[in-house]
Amino acid sequence: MAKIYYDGDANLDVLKGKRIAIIGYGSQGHAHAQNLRDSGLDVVVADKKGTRNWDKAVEDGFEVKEVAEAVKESEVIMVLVPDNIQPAVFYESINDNLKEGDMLMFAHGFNIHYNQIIPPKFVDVTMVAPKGPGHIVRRMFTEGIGVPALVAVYQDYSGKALDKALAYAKGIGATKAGVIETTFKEETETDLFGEQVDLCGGVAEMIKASFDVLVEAGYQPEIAYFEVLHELKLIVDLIYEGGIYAMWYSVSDTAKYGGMTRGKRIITEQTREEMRKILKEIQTGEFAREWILENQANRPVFNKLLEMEKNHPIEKVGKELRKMMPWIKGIDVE
Ligand SMILES: NC(=O)C1=CN([C@@H]2O[C@H](COP(=O)(O)OP(=O)(O)OC[C@H]3O[C@@H](n4cnc5c(N)ncnc54)[C@H](OP(=O)(O)O)[C@@H]3O)[C@@H](O)[C@H]2O)C=CC1
Ligand SMILES: CC(=O)[C@](C)(O)C(=O)O
Repeated sequence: MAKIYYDGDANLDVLKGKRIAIIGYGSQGHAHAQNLRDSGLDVVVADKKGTRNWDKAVEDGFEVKEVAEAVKESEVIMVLVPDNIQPAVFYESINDNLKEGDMLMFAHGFNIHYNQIIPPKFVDVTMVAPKGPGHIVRRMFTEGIGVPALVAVYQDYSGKALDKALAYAKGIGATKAGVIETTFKEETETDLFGEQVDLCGGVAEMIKASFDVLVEAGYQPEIAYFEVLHELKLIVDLIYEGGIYAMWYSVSDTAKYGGMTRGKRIITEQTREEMRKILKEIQTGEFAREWILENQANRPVFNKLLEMEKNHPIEKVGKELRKMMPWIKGIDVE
């Protein structure tokens, strides 16, 4: 059984009086900064001067500084700029400003695990990786609940790295839901696998493919949207709350029989084989190399694919239908 930490296992006092620098006020950054502040901790935010997120952090009442300044005056430094930018920001503005005994933190292990960042020996290096998008990390905190997270210690200079990381996890609300101890390797490889195969890649392709097949066959796009996207959320809620069996329990026997027999024709042995291949590419560093090179080439594939996602017909019909359901809380994507 995995070791799981809850509120009672973490002590916020460990971080009292220590300034925490949140580097990057994006999806995770805004959530960590706001949750830590609401937990009574001392937070300074750093971002790129003159950008929208810098202004947003100022509007949200934070002291906002250039990265080097924030690092100099803090003892805990959480790196929440995008993974591909982290090495440049680290070597330009963080590395030379770290002091003995500081704690350098990450929310994802990519750059440490694939050796893009090699931290000095005189700091603690830890990770608190929420298992949820930043906007939900903030939303759930304000609702008095939390998103689970993973904690890992890569380097324990002070001998207290785990306690400090757990205090941080408590500060963002994660110990309410449970924080599992892991390694940078395990977090990086499973996180990449999950987002490629299941959470983001697999689900997005499944939704678009089933939408396309219905629309190609002449069915109305609005009906296809409700069937394959809107209702998916309601089904996933049942799975989230009670497991897959609770979903089977709730749906009709016709859905049970059709789903249990036809679902296996969608996820076939060939699909599982592809999943194993994708995992191998992650384990061998092949995916990491591809993503690093893609960034060096200014993201030709990334930008094209994202544009295609934005223009997929399901986005247009979804936008219209969601207007009729104002109770659906959305995030601003413009
Ligand atoms: N998104 C998520 O929910 C999750 C993310 N993570 C991890 O959290 C980390 C942060 O990711 P995420 O929150 O998605 O990142 P975002 O892209 O949402 O935000 C990054 C922030 O960093 C700022 N930034 C970019 N370049 C610089 C720079 N040179 N100096 C200072 N600030 C800069 C960006 O500003 P601007 O936009 O103005 O360029 C933006 O405010 C990553 O390690 C990621 O893997 C982990 C779990 C979930
Ligand atoms: C939200 C999350 O945990 C992801 C999908 O892994 C990520 O955004 O990196």
